[in-house]
Amino acid sequence: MKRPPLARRGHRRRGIIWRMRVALAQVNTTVGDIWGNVEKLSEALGRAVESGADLVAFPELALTGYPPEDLLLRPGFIGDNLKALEEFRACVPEDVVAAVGFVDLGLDLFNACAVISGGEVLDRYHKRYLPNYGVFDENRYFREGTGSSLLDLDGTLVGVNVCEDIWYPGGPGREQALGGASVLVNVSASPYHRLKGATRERMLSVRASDYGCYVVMCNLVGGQDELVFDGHSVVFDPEGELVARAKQFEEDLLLVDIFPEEALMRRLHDSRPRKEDRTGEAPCVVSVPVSVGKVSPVESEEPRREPVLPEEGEVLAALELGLRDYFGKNGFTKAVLGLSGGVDSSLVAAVAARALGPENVVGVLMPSRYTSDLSNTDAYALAEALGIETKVVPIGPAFDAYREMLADLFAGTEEDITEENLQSRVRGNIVMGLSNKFGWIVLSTGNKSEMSVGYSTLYGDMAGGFALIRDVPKTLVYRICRYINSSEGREVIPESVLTKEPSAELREDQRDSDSLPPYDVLDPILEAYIEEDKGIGQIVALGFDEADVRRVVGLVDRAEYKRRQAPVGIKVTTRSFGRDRRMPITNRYTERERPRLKTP
Ligand SMILES: Nc1ncnc2c1ncn2[C@@H]1O[C@H](COP(=O)(O)OP(=O)(O)OC[C@H]2O[C@@H]([n+]3cccc(C(=O)O)c3)[C@H](O)[C@@H]2O)[C@@H](O)[C@H]1O
Ligand SMILES: Nc1ncnc2c1ncn2[C@@H]1O[C@H](COP(=O)(O)OP(=O)(O)OP(=O)(O)O)[C@@H](O)[C@H]1O
Ligand SMILES: NC(=O)CC[C@H](N)C(=O)O
Repeated sequence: MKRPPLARRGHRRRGIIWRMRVALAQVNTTVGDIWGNVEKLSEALGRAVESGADLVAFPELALTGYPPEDLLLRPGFIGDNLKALEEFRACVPEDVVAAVGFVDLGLDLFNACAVISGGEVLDRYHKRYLPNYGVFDENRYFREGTGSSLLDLDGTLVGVNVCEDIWYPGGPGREQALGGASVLVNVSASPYHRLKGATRERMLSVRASDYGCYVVMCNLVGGQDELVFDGHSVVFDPEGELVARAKQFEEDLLLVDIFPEEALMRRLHDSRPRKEDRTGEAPCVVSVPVSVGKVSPVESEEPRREPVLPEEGEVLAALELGLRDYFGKNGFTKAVLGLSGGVDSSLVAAVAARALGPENVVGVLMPSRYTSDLSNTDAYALAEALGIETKVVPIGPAFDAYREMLADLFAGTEEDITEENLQSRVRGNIVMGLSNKFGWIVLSTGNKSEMSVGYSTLYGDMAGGFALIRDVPKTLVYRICRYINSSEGREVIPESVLTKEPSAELREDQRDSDSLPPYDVLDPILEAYIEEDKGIGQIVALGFDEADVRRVVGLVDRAEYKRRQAPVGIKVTTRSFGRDRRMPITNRYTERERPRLKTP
């Protein structure tokens, strides 16, 4: 039988127990809004203190927001963040310890965590493992820290470290655990991609059970350009069992009572750490001159464990939060998009209505001679279900005018993709016109499958301010639409949108499948090539047709120039385009037979 988590066992077993009340202040900070962030942190601190917290953890770089990128090259920015630390320090009362991320300046710049109590900064921990892969660029700005410390809170040792530090089994957490830590506090800014929360939980559980101590991970929440931080802060006990979990994709203040003595119990019963090599640097002990913890009869509440959303729900929540924060943090209120009656614009409209409120979303129907009646019916049905406003601007007159204007120049040529793209560009112009006139931001609707193979028109359907689903593969677009319908218990996205064959409707009887393999073939090839960097041979070995694979790979490589011009959108896969995948545009690499070299 599975044993109940330690915190609960301790709670039931003992009348008198030493407990530490930990608060995980999962706040939504804004990059650069240093003073707004401090206000938010002190407000959360106040609530934590009122709730009897002994130790309050905030996210990584909570004062500056994460990632501050090249703002870190400005002395004024660093100085303001240090001034903000001074302000915040003064808010921390005597019987509480706060761990808050900030930028420290000494002989160099450090990604740091301040440990504060009674108005004093007692320790400044410098992050040791600076991530410099994927979306991270921390070596560009920071020097890695050396050494670590342990806070002595009434005899209980607590180690503080920062995000990436805990991802390494041999990192500072190990040093701190071997030095006797009962609790590790990790302040994080760990961005979301699909199912990342589960990966993170597995890793933290292993750290807690291997180190034999509590692991408290407080993560950032909120959207920052293409990144979404999912919150999902957690506490694991020394057996690696989940004690508590905060909300995903929302601000939260998670209060958890932990029982440091359980770490000692674990250490007495698990002799593995005794065999560990301790020749590394021992953490220095910083005593905290405050009395924390309660020795009175425990009145602990059952720790809160928020449920985890299913994959489609998670991605939907990430899109909503990312869009809402992009709008809120950049001062937009209203969005406009072309509503075609297709699945992509339907999903974008549905997410926008949920994130911004239906009154802040305008759908523009821009029919052409190729637009079917069903497309118009579907677009209206969707708009009605969402409660969003619609406008109609037929594109025929502008398209005809363009053709007439170009007639002499195009004389003697066949109609081709040029005319298709012109229609898309007329639509792009219309939505951008509405954007300029009314201050609405244009949501472009291309999904990851299209962005991958370049199946979209530059300055046409790629025009816009935010490409919400540019990292959502088409097959996942369908799954999320179905999830919305089933979770809302009604047909928000009309069934016919989900069952009809995808078409760009830029010429007679056009189907996406004329140009591309079916999406259930295309998407796994793209995932293997883009997310896993598999080669053509490896992808073919997965069971795909070689001609399909070669074609798709060629399209992906050739479309790099297009993606560089695409608006920003939200990362939801393990490898999004943009800062996460940096491919040369000028690129002649292809997998092929080794040529025979001429020998002299
Ligand atoms: N390496 C490079 N660096 C810089 N520029 C480069 C380039 N290679 C081509 N170009 C330029 O790019 C131009 C081609 O790009 P572009 O004008 O976008 O057009 P293009 O990629 O040729 O065509 C767009 C495709 O997307 C499809 N589409 C359009 C709209 C919506 C949908 C949908 O279903 O959602 C699909 C459409 O049916 C067509 O197959 C070339 O004329 C050339 O000027
Ligand atoms: N008739 C139309 N009215 C309004 N907008 C349109 C129309 N046709 C295309 N668009 C806009 O251009 C985008 C690209 O649409 P298109 O139909 O070419 O391809 P798609 O990728 O299948 O998108 P969707 O699934 O939304 O139709 C649409 O998402 C929409 O924003
Ligand atoms: N900010 C960080 O150090 C994040 C790195 C970490 N490995 C993550 O992806 O969550």
